Amino acid sequence: MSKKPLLVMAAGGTGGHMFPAQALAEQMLARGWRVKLSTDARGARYISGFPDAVEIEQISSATFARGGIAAKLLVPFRILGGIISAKVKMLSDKPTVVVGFGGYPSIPALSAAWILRRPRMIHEQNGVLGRVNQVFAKRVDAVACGIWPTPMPAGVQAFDTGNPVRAAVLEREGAPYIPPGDYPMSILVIGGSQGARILSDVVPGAITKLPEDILRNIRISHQARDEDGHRVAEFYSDHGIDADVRAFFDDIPSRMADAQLVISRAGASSIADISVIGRPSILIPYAVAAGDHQTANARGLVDAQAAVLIPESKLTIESLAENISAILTQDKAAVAMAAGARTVGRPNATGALVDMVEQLAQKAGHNA
Ligand SMILES: CC(=O)N[C@H]1[C@@H](OP(=O)(O)OP(=O)(O)OC[C@H]2O[C@@H](n3ccc(=O)[nH]c3=O)[C@H](O)[C@@H]2O)O[C@H](CO)[C@@H](O)[C@@H]1O
Repeated sequence: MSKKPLLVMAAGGTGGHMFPAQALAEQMLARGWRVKLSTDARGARYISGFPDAVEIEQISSATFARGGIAAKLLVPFRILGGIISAKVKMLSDKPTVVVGFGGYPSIPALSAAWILRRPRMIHEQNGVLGRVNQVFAKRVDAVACGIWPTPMPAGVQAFDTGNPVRAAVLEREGAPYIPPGDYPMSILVIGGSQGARILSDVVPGAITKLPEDILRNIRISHQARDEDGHRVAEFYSDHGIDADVRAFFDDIPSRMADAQLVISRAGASSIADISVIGRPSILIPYAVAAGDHQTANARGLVDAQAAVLIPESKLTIESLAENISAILTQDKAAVAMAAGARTVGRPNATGALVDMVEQLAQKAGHNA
């Protein structure tokens, strides 16, 4: 009996790196692969949705983005320690393929794979190559992109796979859209995997400015950061608005399918989910995201006239209320937006990524 091929995935930091890894794991297991995930403490918060068969390996976090000077000075040593321990593990595991999803937690596994010449690739979720992926783009066998085209360093050929979405999102692919009308309507408000303060500051006020006939029919699902949740819930309740406020919804796919409108940051997986399920959206890209990548991520939906983009600098209670009201009072236009979103959706992204992994394995002489 031949040994199962082994995929090692390296992802962590934010949900944005973890959800595409989860989607890939789901399908690689179904293809008979063993799957290991190397992640940090922040990534570990998102492993509950991963299939049980995925073997989890927690590595110590290392990032220059947070912490004091002392912590930052330690980062190179932590990374070096991580690379050495990844190399030791890789010498015995001999992974068939290693895939990095970007961010600092992908450095140890990708570096070890590079040193040991194991087949390796990266997946970039955003329309701008992240810092870690920039370093590895020339040191891997293949580069997959979630947004197309994403500018690459000279000499790097990339492949357009799209951004993988989880199985629970695929189950709602093309779920019928109920246009806005004189009946209960839902608005879903999401700020990426960690919530966004600006949405808690502006959305509730904008909702109260909606015309009375919309207001009496509206139900809000609002993801707010832990520290903002109480005031947001209290505001909605003081204004008699039916709202469910939580730090994280585990059932986003069904809430999104039920929504007449999604108000969201433009993180890669949020955009991918909105596109595959197909819902009208108002997008507020995170202004300080590296290389303004959230604006690049939003481009596809905006070009398909499926989304309205409001830059943070233009976001006011009034501008948001106007845009919400315009979408919820024009049912035909809302239906066209939902259909436009679907044209951008990439339900086969995970399959394309799986094919890349298996081609890499075959090229390296492993008959997966
Ligand atoms: C602030 C920041 O730097 N964000 C980055 C982070 O995204 P971030 O981690 O914020 O998240 P994404 O938007 O990529 O993905 C969020 C995922 O969480 C889901 N969700 C959200 C809220 C909730 O309550 N429940 C739930 O399940 C969404 O449906 C989506 O699938 O990594 C992404 C991929 O590199 C980048 O594009 C983002 O710019």
